[in-house]
Amino acid sequence: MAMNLPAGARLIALGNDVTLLQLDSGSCSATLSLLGGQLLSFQPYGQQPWLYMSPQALLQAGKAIRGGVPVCWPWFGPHPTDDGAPAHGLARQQLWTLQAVLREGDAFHVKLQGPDWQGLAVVLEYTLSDHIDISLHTRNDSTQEQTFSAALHSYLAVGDSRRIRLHGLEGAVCEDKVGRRYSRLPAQALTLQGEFDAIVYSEADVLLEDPQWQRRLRISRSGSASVVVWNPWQDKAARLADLPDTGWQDFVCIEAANAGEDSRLLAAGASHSLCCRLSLA
Ligand SMILES: O=P(O)(O)OC[C@H]1O[C@H](O)[C@H](O)[C@@H](O)[C@@H]1O
Repeated sequence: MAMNLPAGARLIALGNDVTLLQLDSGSCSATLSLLGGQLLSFQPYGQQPWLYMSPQALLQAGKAIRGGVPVCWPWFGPHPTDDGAPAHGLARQQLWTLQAVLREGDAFHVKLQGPDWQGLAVVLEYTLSDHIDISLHTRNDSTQEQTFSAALHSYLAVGDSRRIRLHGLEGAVCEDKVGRRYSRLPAQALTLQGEFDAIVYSEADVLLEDPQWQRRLRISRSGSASVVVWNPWQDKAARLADLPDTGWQDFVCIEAANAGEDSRLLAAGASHSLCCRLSLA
């Protein structure tokens, strides 16, 4: 791949079709994988990492990478009609094409083109500086309207998932996938006390308060009226081969989404952008 890379950026071929883009601006470091087009790590110098990566993650074409920010597209969760199709769509298991890497001061801008699906085209844009911006652009190049769903499935690293508090989603309606019902989140900040898996219908910013690491991360979104909150807890984590048994204590997933009832219908020729910003609060 002949591409001029700016200072602080380099490509590392791991074999098995896996190529990583490593970025280091002097004030933060980040790694992106062309497999899945996904961010694997992000760390401003002197801070704890912002993203969790499972030490047992598989980096192998055709598999999803457990950690960072997997990109679920063009469907979130199981395929609506095809049981044999992979969970969370095709994008996270396939190779993306690197289109541009630019540097502006301490900020890197990266653009990747993903696999087409039934006439839907997908592009990802990242800005990595003292914060993370991710934009997932979907365009319907077909001649018919199409429905799709998506999520930017951030595994946010925390000191201890049993002690975190999530603010901003108080009282929101959610589709609770553990209890298999619709309900409302509590009127107070959300704490996790067991397996948690819900599509929460809200456009509000989420503030992740981590008392252990004394850090507050803000997750803000546009083009997204749903956010998925997930932690597998002990029993489910033990069933996930690519996650250590205690790995669930080290992250919470807060996913900017177009999921469930927030799936989107795109007219022929129309586009949609799902955007997420992670920043210190
Ligand atoms: O194991 P994966 O296919 O990566 O999915 C991991 C998790 O992703 C989302 O957060 C879903 O809401 C969960 O139901 C699912 O278990």
